[in-house]
Amino acid sequence: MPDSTPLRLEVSHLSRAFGGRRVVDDVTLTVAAGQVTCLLGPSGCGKSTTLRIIAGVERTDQGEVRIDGRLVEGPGVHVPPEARSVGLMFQDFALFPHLTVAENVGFGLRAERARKVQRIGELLEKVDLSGFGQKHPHELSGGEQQRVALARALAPRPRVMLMDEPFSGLDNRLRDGIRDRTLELLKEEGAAVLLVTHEPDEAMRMADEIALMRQGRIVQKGAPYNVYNAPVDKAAAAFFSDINVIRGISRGALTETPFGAFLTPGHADGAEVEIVIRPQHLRIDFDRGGRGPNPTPEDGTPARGTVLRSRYLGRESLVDFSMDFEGAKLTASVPGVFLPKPGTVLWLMIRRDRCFVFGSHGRS
Ligand SMILES: Nc1ncnc2c1ncn2[C@@H]1O[C@H](COP(=O)(O)OP(=O)(O)OP(=O)(O)O)[C@@H](O)[C@H]1O
Repeated sequence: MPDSTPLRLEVSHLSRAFGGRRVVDDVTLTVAAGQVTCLLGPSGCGKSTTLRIIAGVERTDQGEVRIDGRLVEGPGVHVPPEARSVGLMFQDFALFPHLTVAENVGFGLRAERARKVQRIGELLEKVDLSGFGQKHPHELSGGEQQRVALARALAPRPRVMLMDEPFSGLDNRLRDGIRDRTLELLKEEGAAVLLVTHEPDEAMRMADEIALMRQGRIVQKGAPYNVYNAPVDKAAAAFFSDINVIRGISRGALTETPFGAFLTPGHADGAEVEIVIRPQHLRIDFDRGGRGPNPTPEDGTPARGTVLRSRYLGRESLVDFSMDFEGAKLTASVPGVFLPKPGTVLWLMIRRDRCFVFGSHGRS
């Protein structure tokens, strides 16, 4: 992000409690013009409340919100939602049923008639609904209604777009296309976008930056690549995919496991560590008359397992193993079709550059 890109949204140290429980706890984030930040986390972690405080429909107990440098929420300051220059889009986007599509899009527009008509036309074209202006919402499909809601939210050229699970009401087939088109349009309009979602795939697809939230706090922030490939703790790793966990005791910055030794610097002698590995980073190899493949520095020592079951998921196959050691159960994924029969003996190896090491309390 170039330094000259203006910060449209600045949120600092927001906190909010309900009935003595902090549901938003010291949340700080910024979003620049044309940037999409996804607030990602499980249900109930405080994402929507954060968004509602920024929108101005909920008050904060502590902290500040600035839009284009202007303080809109803070100690003694509460600018009403309609004066904040924010566009809102929620899952239940509720178009006005008695208004036409064009009237819906123009609803929040304060401009003289000719400019208004021009802007409505421009937006309907951008959401591929030219010619739909005189229809009513009930004549439109769910995807079309969603695009009208997007056009309506963007019509007054908000500085900040706040979106709360805006695609979750759409069926799977429509969703990817609409997400991509929405993203293009938001970038064209140059708004700063804060999008709330509980779906990691959606965040990976949409975000320039992901802010991972848990129990009211942002636990990790970064580009999707970094959040996926350098999770801050075991729970952060597990939020994006299934994980396998192998436990061991660190001694002299090394932890011995049935897969060979792992470097575990920074962990005290005798400390329990957890080695976390995503299913796609387990390498499967064949049995060679009771022997596995030779150890390598990249993949360590192979460990033997027996297939419990295998499933084909379309893009990949998932294979569950019962390992020879400690009754461990591991899951490996393989691109394409790989469906070994239950009872087949295979060997697994762990890519050393793709595993994460955490203390047994879950943090590195
Ligand atoms: N007005 C309120 N009064 C009391 N509790 C509230 C209020 N609003 C939210 N909460 C509680 O705060 C917590 C966080 O809710 P919030 O809606 O922000 O979470 P979320 O991460 O957006 O979850 P979801 O994805 O399920 O909407 C929840 O436990 C919720 O019950």
